[in-house]
Amino acid sequence: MPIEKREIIPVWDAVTKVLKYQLELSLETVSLEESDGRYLGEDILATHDVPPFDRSPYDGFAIRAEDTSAATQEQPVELNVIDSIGAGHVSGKEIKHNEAIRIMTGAAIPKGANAVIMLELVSEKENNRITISRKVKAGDNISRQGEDTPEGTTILKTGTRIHPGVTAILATFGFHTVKVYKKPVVGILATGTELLDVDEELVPGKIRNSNAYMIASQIKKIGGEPRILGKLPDDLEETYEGILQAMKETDLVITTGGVSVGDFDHLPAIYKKMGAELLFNKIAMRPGSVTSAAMFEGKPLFGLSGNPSACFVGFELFVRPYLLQSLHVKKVHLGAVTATLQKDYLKPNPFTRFIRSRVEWNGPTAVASPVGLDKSGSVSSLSEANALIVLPGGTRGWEKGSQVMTLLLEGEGSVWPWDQALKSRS
Ligand SMILES: Nc1nc2c(c(=O)[nH]1)N[C@H]1C(S)=C(S)[C@@H](COP(=O)(O)OP(=O)(O)OC[C@H]3O[C@@H](n4cnc5c(N)ncnc54)[C@H](O)[C@@H]3O)O[C@H]1N2
Ligand code: MOO
Ligand SMILES: [Mg+2]
Repeated sequence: MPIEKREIIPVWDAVTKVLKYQLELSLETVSLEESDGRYLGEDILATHDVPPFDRSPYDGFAIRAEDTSAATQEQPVELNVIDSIGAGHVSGKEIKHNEAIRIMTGAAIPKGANAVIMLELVSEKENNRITISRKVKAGDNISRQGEDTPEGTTILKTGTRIHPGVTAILATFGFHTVKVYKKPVVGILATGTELLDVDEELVPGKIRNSNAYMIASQIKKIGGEPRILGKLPDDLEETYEGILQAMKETDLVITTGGVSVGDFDHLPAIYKKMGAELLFNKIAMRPGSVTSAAMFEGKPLFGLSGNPSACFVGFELFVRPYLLQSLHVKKVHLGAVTATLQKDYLKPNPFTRFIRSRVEWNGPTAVASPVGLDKSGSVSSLSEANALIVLPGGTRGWEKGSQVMTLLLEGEGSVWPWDQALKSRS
């Protein structure tokens, strides 16, 4: 049977096609303690000033600055201490001329005071008297009401991922429950007669299904909910039925394997049989050139390659931004840095290459070194990699020492990182 010719499209076109769609995820309310890693379903406004009152940032004495205007080492001023307050207490007294109130960190500044002097800078005398031997300016050591966040500020945007710092803000404003987007439920189906379950012993010709667990882990890492729906043999009918069922149960489905041109690569025929709208099935990239995507009844179906590294890269480049866009995240793509390539890639390649690598910082400059075996079937390189070196395709190769765009597998994403990097090189 002749092999059907596929249209090869650039990586960025493929990303753009996927991002024309997104899931409509509803909201749910979860407790603050359970909200880590979830995405905010609403903007959060400061419901009061932070701090909510003028307060002392130090343990010391609240004073009137003008009482110290003549204070020197030789001629200290003496003040009468009329009260003592710790955090959580408000003094009922007002400071008048030459008076002070002993105040601890976090306590509200008493009436009449306009400065605080630290305990270490004061000499304590008998009969509740202190001496100060330096001039203090009005406003010194006062944390002003609202200086951190004024009431009404939009402090967190919809789509913000909840991390410890975000949790601190939510707690500050009294959110003991939080509205978040429901986790997208992602069905994972591994296709391949050669696949064993993880707990099975190896037998000749077979390998364990590592892709399903890898993808589940990639999904969890960005806050989705994976459903490993098992593995399917390379049988067209069985795989077709399996995919239809999976599409009913989940928000989107990822398959691995069976997307190339082999006798048992049934996914292209299954897309046709389903009547799914094909978005692409050939991309000018390596690994993952046969990565496919289709829409079926408003839901996407990602056909990732069976080769582990190709599968990994396909997820990071296409599924990740799709899921994050659905969760209203602004920076949906992998973050990018420019790094110095540590190895020659002199052979020209028409396809853009994504090379599993490690980025390290030598002082301010990043260097990127390829790791492990650079084959799309390799799995060992994935455990070491923290980045993907991007080598745009073209008629020339790349020399060691070149400055290359490198996508980071950890940390904050980016809005639009690689449009320049993906322009082919002539
Ligand atoms: N004549 C051609 N042959 C191939 C081409 C081509 O263009 N012409 N493309 C090659 C490229 S590039 C890739 S990548 C693979 C893509 O293959 P499939 O996506 O169809 O995947 P399979 O054939 O099912 O498997 C490929 C490989 O991966 C292993 N595999 C599959 N599933 C898993 C899993 N869940 N866990 C671990 N490993 C898995 C499978 O055993 C195969 O070794 O096609 C090339 N061939
Ligand atoms: O799709 Mo293959 O991964 O290009 O090597
Ligand atoms: Mg195949």
